[in-house]
Amino acid sequence: MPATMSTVLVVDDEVRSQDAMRRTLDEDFSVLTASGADEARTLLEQNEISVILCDQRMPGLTGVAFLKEVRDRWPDTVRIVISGYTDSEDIIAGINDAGIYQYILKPWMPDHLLDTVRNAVEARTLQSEMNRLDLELRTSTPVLRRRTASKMERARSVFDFDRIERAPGSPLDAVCELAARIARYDLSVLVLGESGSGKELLARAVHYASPRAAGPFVVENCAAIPDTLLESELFGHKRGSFTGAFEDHIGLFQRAHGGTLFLDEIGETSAAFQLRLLRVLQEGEVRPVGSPRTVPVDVRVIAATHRDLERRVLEGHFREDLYYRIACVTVNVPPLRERSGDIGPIARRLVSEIGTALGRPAATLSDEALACLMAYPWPGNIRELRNEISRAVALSRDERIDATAFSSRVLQGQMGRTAAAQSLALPANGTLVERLAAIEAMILRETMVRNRWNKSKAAKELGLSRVGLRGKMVRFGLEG
Ligand SMILES: Nc1ncnc2c1ncn2[C@@H]1O[C@H](COP(=O)(O)OP(=O)(O)OP(=O)(O)O)[C@@H](O)[C@H]1O
Repeated sequence: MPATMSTVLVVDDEVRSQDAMRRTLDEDFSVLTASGADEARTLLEQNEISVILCDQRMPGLTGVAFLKEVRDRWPDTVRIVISGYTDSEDIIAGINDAGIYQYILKPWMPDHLLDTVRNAVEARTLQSEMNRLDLELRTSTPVLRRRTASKMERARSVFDFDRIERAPGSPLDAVCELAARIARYDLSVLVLGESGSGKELLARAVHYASPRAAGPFVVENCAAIPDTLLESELFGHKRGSFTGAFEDHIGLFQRAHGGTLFLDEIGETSAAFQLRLLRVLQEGEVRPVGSPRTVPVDVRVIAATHRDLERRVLEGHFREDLYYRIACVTVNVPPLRERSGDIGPIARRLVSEIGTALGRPAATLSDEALACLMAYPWPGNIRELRNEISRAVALSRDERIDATAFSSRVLQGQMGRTAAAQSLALPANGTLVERLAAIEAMILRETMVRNRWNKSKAAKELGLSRVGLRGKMVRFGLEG
């Protein structure tokens, strides 16, 4: 076996399935097997595992629940779940929450399994390649440096602002342009926006466009855990510093050293925590809970919140000095309902991404399905859109996804809004050209929805030729 072979861990309680997978994979990969979560944890601790293939049905724990744990403890391991269920809610949620790379349906085909694992290893290699290139860049000769820099650029483009799907003329263009401009300066960034609107995605793009791209990008949701745990999570703790602290724990600040720490829902933190965080940011060092010593850390902080943080400062709920520390630059991600022209391109990307993850043939959205998505206000933003599309892709038997695949909430919300003839919200920011483009996209969309996507009728109403209308629809992402 060549020393460079990537290691794949198969977790399945059936020995026959383990053997079948091993036979399929062991020419290309070094394969380890485990019969359950405990054995898998031990192997993950002892080996550098590139990909984990986990059966959904395991005694005492579902595959998705275990892969959520793997994501937290071994985030670099690419996670694939294998299951007999096509439409299990757990698996759909898993694709979103456990960051599952792909879902393989039983009975699996050896060629498909092998291709999936090869692609997964490639995705992982790309990330480490980027880290290696960055090191090379810092140490090589000018000629080599130029060659390496162009390879690095190609690798970086995988994570860049183009991953933030949007229609031409979208209000997000201005947001991404500002974020890209400030990415290379080591300034703190505060990202404001409703839940699910894409704040983390934007923060990631900033990280990968910055000189810290080769360093880690570490995420913490400050609202998800109680205060005391949050301190130990971020700053670390010494063994025995509190009940249950059985061993030393390295905090996320230290893990993010040389990279970026994304602190989501910063507006939910307590006054005591805010003070500790302020000290860390001022002094550039952390003191793990229960430790007499401080550790220097070099971390760029990107914070995010769905709250109006300036107002929280005025009301005395958020420290003013911390606010100025974390908000050198403030970026606003508008909610999806204020950029409904983006729904088409985002929905198409999600259909393709989720279809691939579910091992489905390429699917498209029918005109009615798209109209229905565009007429719904999306209070949960892109996260809600993603869940809706996961559900529709899983339920659709056809390669064409129709509106009937959507939940009654979306169908009813759409009918209510269409009946009320949809009031149009004027875009609140951007240049005159951008705002006029956004208004044009809204008028176009509203006319198409009202005319049930009949292009001839809509073109007539708008005084356009059919070709002219089509051109505008393509421009605004209303048609693929
Ligand atoms: N413009 C976009 N194009 C494609 N996918 C997107 C876009 N914006 C967001 N997403 C996807 O939508 C989901 C939610 O986005 P994200 O986690 O960045 O939102 P958020 O604002 O950080 O949410 P929260 O504050 O609730 O954590 C993610 O799966 C993300 O990849």
